[in-house]
Amino acid sequence: MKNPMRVAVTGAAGQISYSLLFRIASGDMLGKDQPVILQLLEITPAMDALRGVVMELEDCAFPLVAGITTSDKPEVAFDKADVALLVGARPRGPGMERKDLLEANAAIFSEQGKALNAVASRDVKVLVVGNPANTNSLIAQRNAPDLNPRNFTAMTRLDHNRALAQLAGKTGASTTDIKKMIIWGNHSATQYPDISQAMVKGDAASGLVPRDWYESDFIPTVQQRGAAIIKARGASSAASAGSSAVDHIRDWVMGTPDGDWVSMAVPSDGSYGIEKGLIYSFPVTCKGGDYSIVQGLEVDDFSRERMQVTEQELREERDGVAHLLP
Ligand SMILES: NC(=O)C1=CN([C@@H]2O[C@H](COP(=O)(O)OP(=O)(O)OC[C@H]3O[C@@H](n4cnc5c(N)ncnc54)[C@H](O)[C@@H]3O)[C@@H](O)[C@H]2O)C=CC1
Ligand SMILES: O=C([O-])CC(=O)C(=O)O
Repeated sequence: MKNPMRVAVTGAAGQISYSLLFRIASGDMLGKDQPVILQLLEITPAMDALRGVVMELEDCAFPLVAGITTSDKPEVAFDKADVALLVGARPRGPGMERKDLLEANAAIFSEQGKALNAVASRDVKVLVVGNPANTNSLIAQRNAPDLNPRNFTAMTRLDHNRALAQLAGKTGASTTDIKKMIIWGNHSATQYPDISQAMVKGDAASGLVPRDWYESDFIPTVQQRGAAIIKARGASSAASAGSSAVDHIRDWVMGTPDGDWVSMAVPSDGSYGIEKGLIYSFPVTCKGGDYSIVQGLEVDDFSRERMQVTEQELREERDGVAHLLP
């Protein structure tokens, strides 16, 4: 039996966690042979609700759950954490952009970055889900100077999966037939879902769909999918977000398949001319618990322009929270 891994989850009594925790506990994220200790963080007024979630986790009798702790203190929840899923933050409502949440949510991530710095495993893998995810991840990273900055990431896997689903629907393929999808940039309406490298059953996707559909339907649909779900459901996407968080961590820890890649928002190393340090979504491959940005892709003028628009938005978000970036 493997030693248990410690998985910290914030916002553990919220919507996303209500799906995510059960997927982690069943082994979907770290493997069916990997025991987990769940270390759950909530704000004080939500501790009762969290107690209810823990009762349900217990009632599932998941064989892989080696322990569950709850706390309203980040230094307790992050203690020796191997994986930290930072989900807890206010969601947006109708008519809001995700960056409208920056003021409400940014302080959470500076506090949690400091706590991770103090008590988490030195190899902790951090995924920020709470919006605006990229900039919140930057805030946490900059407040954790003793941790490897590369270990701070943000979630664009939901956008990646949404793009796979749209292209699969249009081409009559299944999502597993599609390789090499890319989401560039911010998890926001400026993100650039790019099919220029994508293959459907071995054929270039760009040759299978009309250019007009790609530019006027596919790109805006993926960019606006979060808002469409809020409009339809009256609440932001939760189960699909939880599922994509499982995908993000699973692939980071266990690796991506040969011949394919995934999208992760990671600290830019200057690849593709994107300003170093911004938490920007790139195509990445994962191996041995580490990720690498895919190099050498050709970028045409159409793509370059869109990659720069979303980069500029991330710069503006960063500059707006300069007071939280030591
Ligand atoms: N990156 C992505 O693709 C996606 C991100 N999101 C974002 O995820 C976040 C959470 O969404 P939901 O679960 O639907 O919201 P929710 O409101 O149902 O749950 C959030 C939970 O976080 C808790 N919380 C607030 N401040 C906290 C703190 N300082 N420490 C610990 N817990 C705290 C709240 O008490 C609440 O239980 C939102 O910001 C949402 O916009 C949602 C979907 C996709
Ligand atoms: O749209 C929202 O506010 C929630 C979210 O991030 C998404 O569904 O992609």
